[in-house]
Amino acid sequence: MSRLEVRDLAAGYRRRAVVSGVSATVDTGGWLGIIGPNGAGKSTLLKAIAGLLGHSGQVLVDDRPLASLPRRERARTVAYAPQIPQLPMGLTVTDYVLLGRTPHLGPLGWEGRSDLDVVDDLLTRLDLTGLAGRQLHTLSGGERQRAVLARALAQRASVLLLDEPTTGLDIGHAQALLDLVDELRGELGTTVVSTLHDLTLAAQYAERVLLLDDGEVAAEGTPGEVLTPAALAERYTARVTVLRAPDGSPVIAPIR
Ligand SMILES: Nc1ncnc2c1ncn2[C@@H]1O[C@H](COP(=O)(O)OP(=O)(O)OP(=O)(O)O)[C@@H](O)[C@H]1O
Repeated sequence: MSRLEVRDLAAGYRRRAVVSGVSATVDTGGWLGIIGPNGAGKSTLLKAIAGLLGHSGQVLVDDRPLASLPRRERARTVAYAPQIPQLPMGLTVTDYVLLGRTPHLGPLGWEGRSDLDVVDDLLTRLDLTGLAGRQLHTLSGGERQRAVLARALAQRASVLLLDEPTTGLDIGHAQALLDLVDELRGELGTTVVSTLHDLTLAAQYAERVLLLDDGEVAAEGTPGEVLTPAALAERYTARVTVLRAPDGSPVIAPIR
């Protein structure tokens, strides 16, 4: 079980409020996509949920305040992949992804066969096997992004917070990543909250979307309910038409 509940959350920087009055619930195995224009507060909201930014209001996992959990348990409960990660120097891809297993290691800190299997599986599924021995700083932008996501997924936390996970990924790698996250929901009941700029991908993978505008919830619902041309014109100042994919999900197409 890993039901995430955010109650009346407000957060910001140096007394400047950026997000306020945000409430949302994501059931176990659910996927909430946070969308909104640049500067709306999406990353700020995700950092606050992750417990990395001071905030008021509550973040509960299965009715327990996340902030009250001991550090190790918190790391097994929530994993966060930032939009702009700080990468440690001098690590190979394998060693970096293995860091994600830290909350699961025994008292001596040795990784076991199961930890190595989790890492191997992620390297394969994110097309990183051929790069496993490479130093992080030698990777391309998209390769580095996949390594960062692999580390977060290796944590096998019950709640996964992903900030723009497809940034820098080509369409094939973006789909492979989102498919993998979707499979983890099915296999492990992982609860997912992700920001996504690509509204079509958001509509295809997230069951519900929360549209943030100027730090407040402008709309919340299924992608079909929220992603209307009128709402996108109002909130993004964008000219778009909404088509339908074969599965009926909205395809957001820009028009000149
Ligand atoms: N560390 C910081 N210190 C001060 N202000 C910040 C900081 N980080 C973000 N902000 C400001 O907070 C507001 C929200 O930023 P945030 O990164 O949460 O937006 P976002 O919706 O994720 O934007 P984008 O789509 O451009 O990634 C912006 O006005 C931004 O300039």
